[in-house]
Amino acid sequence: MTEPTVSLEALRQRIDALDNDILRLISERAACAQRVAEIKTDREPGALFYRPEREAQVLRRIMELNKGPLDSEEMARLFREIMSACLALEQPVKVAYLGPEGTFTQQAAIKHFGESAISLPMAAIDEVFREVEAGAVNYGVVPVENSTEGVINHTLDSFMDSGLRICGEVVLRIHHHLLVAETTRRDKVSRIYSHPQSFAQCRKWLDAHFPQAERVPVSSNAEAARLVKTEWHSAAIAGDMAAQLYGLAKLAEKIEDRPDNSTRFLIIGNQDVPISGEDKTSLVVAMRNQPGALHDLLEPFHRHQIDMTRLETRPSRTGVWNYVFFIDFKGHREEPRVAAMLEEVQLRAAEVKVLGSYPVGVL
Ligand SMILES: C=C(O[C@@H]1C=C(C(=O)O)C=C[C@H]1O)C(=O)O
Repeated sequence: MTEPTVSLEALRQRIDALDNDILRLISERAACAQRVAEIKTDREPGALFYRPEREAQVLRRIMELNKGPLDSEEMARLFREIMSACLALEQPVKVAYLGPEGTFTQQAAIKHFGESAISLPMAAIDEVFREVEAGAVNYGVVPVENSTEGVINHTLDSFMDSGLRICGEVVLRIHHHLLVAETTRRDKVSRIYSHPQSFAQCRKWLDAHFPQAERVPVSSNAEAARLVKTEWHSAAIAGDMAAQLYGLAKLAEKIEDRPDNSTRFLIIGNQDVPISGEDKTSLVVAMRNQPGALHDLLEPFHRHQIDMTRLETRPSRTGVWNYVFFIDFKGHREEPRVAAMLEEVQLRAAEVKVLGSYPVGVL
């Protein structure tokens, strides 16, 4: 009986000693980050300290080096928070996101920038763009596509009128839950609130389990959660953040029809991000309405062996050009192969706007 007690004691002493080391090392790291910030300010007063490409490299390196027992994503999340805290020491990043509080977009903002960033909810996607354009915040976070429901047109359209650049991307696994106020019974639920996208992502589950309940679309799933807080016959479809924020109970967990349901968010800002080593580029291209236009546009991608990850068509809003294409591909605009391809596309298209080259989402 005494053996395990002794070794437990010894292990706790070892953990205390390790914590001392971790504490000292994190403090040393923070002091280094402070020095980096001083050098940046000396070089350029008012410089932005946040470097998306450097942060992506730090996280990728940690994931490569990690040997367990913690899995690499978990380890990267810990380092994400250390970097976030180091950066906040000098200049907390201010981020506007599509609100209200408790939305998946807020969750994406925290996943990307860490808990030490200051995040501010906006009522609409164009407001997020406007806040960044006005310089009231450093970055914005907006959803751009969902694996089940497809593209979020409003975000694409906002880019057409904006001079902002894409500085990063973050992909979030979306888990929806059926949430109710503490006292609500399952058999009393006659109405379900959610955002139309979330209804679409849970359609089959709802048809099977709540075919009779009225489905009421609202502006966000956080708003849905807020509404059911005081309604004993209603439920909301929303995520963990909204459940926590409003203290709701889960009647059913992970009710999304597809287990791999995920949403991609873009980080928008004013920065041209240098090469990180694993990057993506986004473009808007306007083509004249003539036979073979799409083929002409795609041919240089094929010839330079550039991996296109997304192609969306939107009606042009200016009326001058008939088609507008949104294209994502792997590579950075400063890589020679990509630069050569872009030059050719520029010759063939009526207009090309590079929305940004940015690190592929790490977490
Ligand atoms: C320390 C730096 O500045 C910031 C903080 C970082 C960090 O804590 O590792 C990384 C990139 C920047 O966002 C840097 O540029 O190296």
